[in-house]
Amino acid sequence: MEFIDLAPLLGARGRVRLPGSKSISNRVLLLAALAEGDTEIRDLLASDDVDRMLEALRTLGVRWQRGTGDDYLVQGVGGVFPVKAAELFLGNAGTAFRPLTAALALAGGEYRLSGVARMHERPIGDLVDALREAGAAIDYLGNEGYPPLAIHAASLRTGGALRVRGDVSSQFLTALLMALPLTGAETVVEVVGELISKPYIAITLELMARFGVEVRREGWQRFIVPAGARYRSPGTVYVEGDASSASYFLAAGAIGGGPLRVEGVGRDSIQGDVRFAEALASMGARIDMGDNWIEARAPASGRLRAFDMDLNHIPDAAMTLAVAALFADGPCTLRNIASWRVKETDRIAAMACELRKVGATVEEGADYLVVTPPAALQVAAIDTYDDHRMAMCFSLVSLGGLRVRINDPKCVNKTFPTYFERFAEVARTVPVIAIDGPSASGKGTVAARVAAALGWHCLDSGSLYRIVALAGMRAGVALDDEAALAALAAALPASFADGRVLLDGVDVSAEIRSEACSVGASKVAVLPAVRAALLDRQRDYRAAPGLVAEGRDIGSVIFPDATLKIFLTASAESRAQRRYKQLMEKGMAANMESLLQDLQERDARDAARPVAPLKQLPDAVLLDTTTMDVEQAVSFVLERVPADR
Ligand SMILES: Nc1ncnc2c1ncn2[C@@H]1O[C@H](COP(=O)(O)OP(=O)(O)OP(=O)(O)O)[C@@H](O)[C@H]1O
Ligand SMILES: Nc1ccn([C@@H]2O[C@H](COP(=O)(O)O)[C@@H](O)[C@H]2O)c(=O)n1
Repeated sequence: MEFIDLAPLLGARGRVRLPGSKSISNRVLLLAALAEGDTEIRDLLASDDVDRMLEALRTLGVRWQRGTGDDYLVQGVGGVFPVKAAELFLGNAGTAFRPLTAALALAGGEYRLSGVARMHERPIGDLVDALREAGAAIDYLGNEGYPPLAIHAASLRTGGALRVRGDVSSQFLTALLMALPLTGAETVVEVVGELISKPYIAITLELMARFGVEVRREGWQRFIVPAGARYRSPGTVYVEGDASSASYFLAAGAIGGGPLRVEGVGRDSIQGDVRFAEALASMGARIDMGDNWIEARAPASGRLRAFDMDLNHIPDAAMTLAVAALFADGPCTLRNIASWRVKETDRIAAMACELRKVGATVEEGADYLVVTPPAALQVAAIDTYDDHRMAMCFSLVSLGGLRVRINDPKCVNKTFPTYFERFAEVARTVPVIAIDGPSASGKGTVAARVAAALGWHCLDSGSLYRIVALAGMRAGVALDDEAALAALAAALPASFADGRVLLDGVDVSAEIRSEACSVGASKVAVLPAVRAALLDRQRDYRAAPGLVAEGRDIGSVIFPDATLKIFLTASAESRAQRRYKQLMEKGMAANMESLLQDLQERDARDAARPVAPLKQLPDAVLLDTTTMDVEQAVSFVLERVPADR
């Protein structure tokens, strides 16, 4: 399983230019295709769902060209698709599947529409029923009420009234409304049940109006598509930034201090999800808004407030609130979110399961969630269920100052392929100073002093290899038995307290410094499975306010994104002398010649191994302490710690 590990964060701030809105992109593409005349579309979203719509339109004979960047030119077909028989694969793009179903059913022709397995589990029966009322001929090719579908040419009963359910997905109503102008007759659409996600219908009506079709609305229950309505290109259409995608960054600003500004949506947006900002404000976040931007900062009190909200109007952005709830000062209730169950995955179940993994207590109901934040978040591997929003939402956990693993991160391609890159640009990671170098160069001494001066945590990674060697020797395991040593390393009962190293609760601080353990450590350290078993353990030392870590592969493997990398060395002779003096001071026996030889053999083994060898990285600063004392070496490092982290 592919995954991405997001580093622990101190906070988030900066600016993000949002990708185009998925809802607007796919609606505008279909309207431009159905319209008379050419439409220039600026800032179209580049993502899987939009690609599915573009491919489908091309298959249907609609001509479009990509211009510079994300600008497109679509040549409208005036309501008549040139290709009258086609098979369309629409992935998991609900914003392509539902509107195309309605448009093709009313356009006339022989079409087969299918998608990925999950698309075939997402209901479409209410839309098909409404289209059948209008005389459309649609067959289910799999399960009754679900895609895939076969659409046939039919003699339509144009005009009059149609009924459609509004309480499962608002996309059914959107699809009908966008397709009905193809009939040329006045049609009244009556919504059965309480219409959910009304702001998405508002987007549909607004965009239809831009393409020349004004739908009259009586409340949210009756919609009248006028007779003789025809789509006409408005010339150029600009796609707004995606307001649902904005929610992750606004939440990051609210949780992680901010200010964090998203650009591309603002006060003038036609997307309902801009109201996510109000929800955040009710949690105490400080929100500012311009025509085309929104900015979020943490509450003045520093802590987000618990909430109990009806989130029916912002079902997608509401998922972000479920994760923001982890940072609230009490239990948070998300109500009226039943539509989550028929989205990319059953989002209520998925959210509950993953929130529990990070330590939250979650109560799950048919249409609600209650999230009680844990006293301390837990490191977890988050499953994403092929749902882009699960992946993006859970990136926020890293703002709790802990590592979070996101499985299958490429699922964000559905709507935001560059999400993790944009997130990294505004993320303030917990800083790490990586000090690598050969034996007895002074890494441990310097690292501990630098950490104390900065008030940061300190990791002596070599001690972990030493403990594995000691545990192996005690258990009678040969020091080249990779599988047995890796198993020991994975479950190492080691801990560090007050400068002491404990194995099974017993102080082994002196024992692991013996020459036997030194040699043993460098032997077990060549084994890839042992190194892999210790990887996450080392990474989890990264905690606010910062970490100084020393070893051989800290800058290359453990923390390649370290804030500062130092390669600390000294001549072999001076290192041997220092080690000799160190042992003498501890009252331990030592011999200069054999010390020098052991040290050189260890260095050679560490540098020659194929996995994570000891070497100076191109981005590491060289610190040769042969003629320096400890104070000078510590000052050298401290002077290079970036002030603005
Ligand atoms: N710049 C220096 N000048 C003189 N002595 C030093 C200097 N740096 C470290 N020392 C001394 O050298 C000895 C070895 O240092 P230390 O144990 O920190 O090295 P190390 O690189 O962590 O070794 P190892 O990799 O074997 O754990 C210590 O007694 C330490 O006080
Ligand atoms: N990141 C590291 C740290 C250590 N090792 C191996 O462990 C041995 C002991 O380390 P000390 O720093 O305590 O001397 C060392 O010789 C290395 O073989 C490592 O591989 N990677």
